[in-house]
Amino acid sequence: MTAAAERPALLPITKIPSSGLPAYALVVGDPARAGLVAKHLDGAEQIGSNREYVTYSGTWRGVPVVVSSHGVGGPGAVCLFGELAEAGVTTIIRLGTAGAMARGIGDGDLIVAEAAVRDDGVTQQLVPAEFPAASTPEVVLALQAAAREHSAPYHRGNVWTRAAFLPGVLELPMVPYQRAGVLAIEMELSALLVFAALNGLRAGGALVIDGIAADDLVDESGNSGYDPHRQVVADGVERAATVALDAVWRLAQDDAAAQA
Ligand SMILES: O=P(O)(O)O[C@H]1O[C@H](CO)[C@@H](O)[C@H]1O
Ligand SMILES: O=c1cc[nH]c(=O)[nH]1
Repeated sequence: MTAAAERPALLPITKIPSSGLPAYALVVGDPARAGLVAKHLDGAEQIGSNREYVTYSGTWRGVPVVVSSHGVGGPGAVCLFGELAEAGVTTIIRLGTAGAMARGIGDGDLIVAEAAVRDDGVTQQLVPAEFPAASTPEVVLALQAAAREHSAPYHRGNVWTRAAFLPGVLELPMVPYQRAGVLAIEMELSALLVFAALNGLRAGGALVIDGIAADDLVDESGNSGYDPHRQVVADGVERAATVALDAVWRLAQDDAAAQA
């Protein structure tokens, strides 16, 4: 058994080891989804659990990967991203869920995010609001290639990251963003993309549609609004887990070739 003094210290928010983590991470909102993704890994073991942050490591097609949950909302998610980076992670892909905002996007479809609107409620305190929240191009292309390989229905484009899940008394700009072609809404991606840009990491997002977020589309199609607990969503998440892991594998192959 390793002596206590030799074991890496645990980081304070997520209780993951402070060093030696794999370079590649998938992050998800729901701790149960982290467990679901970990089931795909060889040699999976839980390496941290505190608050909403549950973390596993293992390998996918021989590539060491970490899978962590960040809970709901950008401010808490950034705490995870910071500790993952401190522990050695350099590429982070968010495997999340999102509500559709445009016609032609079905339940269980995948959104490969190119960029995100920064209404995350946290990055405005990190860098001026004009700073972009863009995915790393290699991550976008790796996700797209993996989605095609698995015949996963996918759409590539912009998403809206918004801190307020429930409505208040203010009218939020759903219609203008729909007119601008934004595909879907979720709550953490822009925080990841900005955090990654400020810290020299690569990042991107693969989001599974769990309902329709725009009222006009619900009325028009008769499809459901927010309804994440359906088989079509579970099937989409399963498919997206494989897509995201294979995107990691593709990035790892490219990284190894670049270093050879
Ligand atoms: O399913 P996850 O990854 O949590 O993503 C979405 O679901 C949660 C609630 O809607 C928010 O965290 C949102 O971003
Ligand atoms: O923020 C979110 C996340 C998933 N689905 C939605 O409709 N909204």
